[in-house]
Amino acid sequence: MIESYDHCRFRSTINMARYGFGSGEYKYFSYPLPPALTELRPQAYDRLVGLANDWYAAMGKPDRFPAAHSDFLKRCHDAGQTRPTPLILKYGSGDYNTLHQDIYGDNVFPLQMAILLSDPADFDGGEFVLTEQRPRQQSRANVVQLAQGDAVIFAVRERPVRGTKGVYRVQHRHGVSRLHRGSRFTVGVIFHDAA
Ligand SMILES: O=C(O)CCC(=O)C(=O)O
Ligand SMILES: [Fe+2]
Repeated sequence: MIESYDHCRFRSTINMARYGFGSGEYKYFSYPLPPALTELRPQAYDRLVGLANDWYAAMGKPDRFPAAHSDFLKRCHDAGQTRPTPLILKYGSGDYNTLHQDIYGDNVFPLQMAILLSDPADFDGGEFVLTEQRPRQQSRANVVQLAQGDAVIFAVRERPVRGTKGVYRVQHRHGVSRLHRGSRFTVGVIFHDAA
């Protein structure tokens, strides 16, 4: 998969510094996705769609997600979100990814996945950071330690948490802390497509 960085077909390459997204580079795959992602994306969706619908019910949102990823993608495409969002990211020494949310239109699947392709021995720093902000509170940062090949599944924008006074929404953002040495590659799997 790391080798695909230089050999695959991509729809666009983003220099993160140019857009103020941090430092490093990422590329969005074009359709058809590489075989591993063509398989993984709907399979992971199958495992997550129940939780996504439970979250929406708990947050009092009326929308529900269809059982099959192909039906959700059709919904995205009909709404003009036709461009594929799976991506591969490359960080070198000094690079980082500022805290953000991967929202590309009105259709947003509330969970996403990032997979560490590199061996953690090959870099220092470069930690996956997930912040959560409860209503009227400051943000709390979580660092997720990943082994090579591990995936982290996290909230794109918000998730429901049950408190003593009912359910409230926790806001999330994610990013990557600065690399101090080496190189780090990840694959990001976002389930909605982009406008
Ligand atoms: O490189 C990472 O660990 C995070 C990449 C990212 O922002 C994403 O997959 O959406
Ligand atoms: Fe992201």
